[in-house]
Amino acid sequence: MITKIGVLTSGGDAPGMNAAIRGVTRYAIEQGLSVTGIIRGYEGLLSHEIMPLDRRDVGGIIHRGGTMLRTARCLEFMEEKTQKEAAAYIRENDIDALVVIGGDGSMRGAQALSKQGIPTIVIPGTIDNDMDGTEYTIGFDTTVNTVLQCVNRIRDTAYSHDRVAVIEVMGRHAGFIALHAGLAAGAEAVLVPEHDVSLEDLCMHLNESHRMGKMSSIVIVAEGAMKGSDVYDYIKEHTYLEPNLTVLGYVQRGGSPTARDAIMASLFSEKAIDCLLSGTYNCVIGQIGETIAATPYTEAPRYHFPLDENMYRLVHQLGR
Ligand SMILES: Nc1ncnc2c1ncn2[C@@H]1O[C@H](COP(=O)(O)OP(=O)(O)O)[C@@H](O)[C@H]1O
Ligand SMILES: O=P(O)(O)OC[C@H]1O[C@](O)(COP(=O)(O)O)[C@@H](O)[C@@H]1O
Ligand SMILES: [Mg+2]
Repeated sequence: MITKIGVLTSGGDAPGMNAAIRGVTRYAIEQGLSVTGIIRGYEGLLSHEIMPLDRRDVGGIIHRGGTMLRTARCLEFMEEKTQKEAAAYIRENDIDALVVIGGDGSMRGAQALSKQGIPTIVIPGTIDNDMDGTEYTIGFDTTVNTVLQCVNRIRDTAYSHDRVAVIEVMGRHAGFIALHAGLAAGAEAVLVPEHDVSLEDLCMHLNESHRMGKMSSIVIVAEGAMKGSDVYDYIKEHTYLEPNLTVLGYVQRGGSPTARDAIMASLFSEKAIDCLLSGTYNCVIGQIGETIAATPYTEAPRYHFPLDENMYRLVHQLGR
């Protein structure tokens, strides 16, 4: 029977992680469990940094970006020896199950711990929206809205100076941020890692728009597709258009969560604790269609939600 849970955040921070820490803590306490927070993700399990969490400890954080528990990318945790040490520490502290709030890498870490006999459950938290077992990850909506606001500002200058604004956004392996922000901002083109990038085609597209009377354009580049600076250089060398470059960087990852992210964080938290209490674990919580589901790690790849090809086509059709 589960009486005490641990909770940690891992990988890149994402807006809404705090709302999930609050949701997990308060809902678990409501159900009669006690809660331990682990600091700095898997690293905290190795450096033994933990703290008890009660209702008041998670007060005043629902609207804050980042994560009050801190986070880390812990390379040591890839080794089985380290995973065994972490599992032993969890047992020593009478933690019966662990809630991991993080992205795809953190889910692999949780799966590794479950192989060491620790019941784990994952709440998807990453701005990248690139996890199996869910159509939505906490933080994505906030980031898309932040990028949109930035692009709208950059557009003013692009328009006023008749320039091509090249904007590099995050997404090493996935183009969701670029695609969604691109469609929302009315970009002329998006470059994503899921599609081969032809800068020649991009320039043809921009030249054609220019011939049709467009004096300025927006090109959004996911960092995993290509470096924004390479796109800038190519446009400068191969067209008569005048590009400018903005690399958005970490402004995309911080900030207060949107209503959607704070709501999803709370709903995912409730589902995670309900699952643990009913003996369902080693699962990733996720939104699949209209439902909030718990999918075993081993089955999560069957619920892989790729980039929406229709949206990708539409960006380019509308951006002429
Ligand atoms: N294959 C793996 N086995 C064990 N732990 C992993 C594995 N992949 C990632 N992790 C752990 O999860 C952490 C976060 O993963 P990362 O990919 O950086 O971020 P995210 O979870 O946000 O995608 C890593 O630093 C590591 O500690
Ligand atoms: O914080 P770092 O180490 O610079 O990592 C940058 C990466 O983290 C992200 O912001 C989020 O990715 P994860 O959620 O997988 O950690 C990516 O979009 C970006 O490529
Ligand atoms: Mg990731």
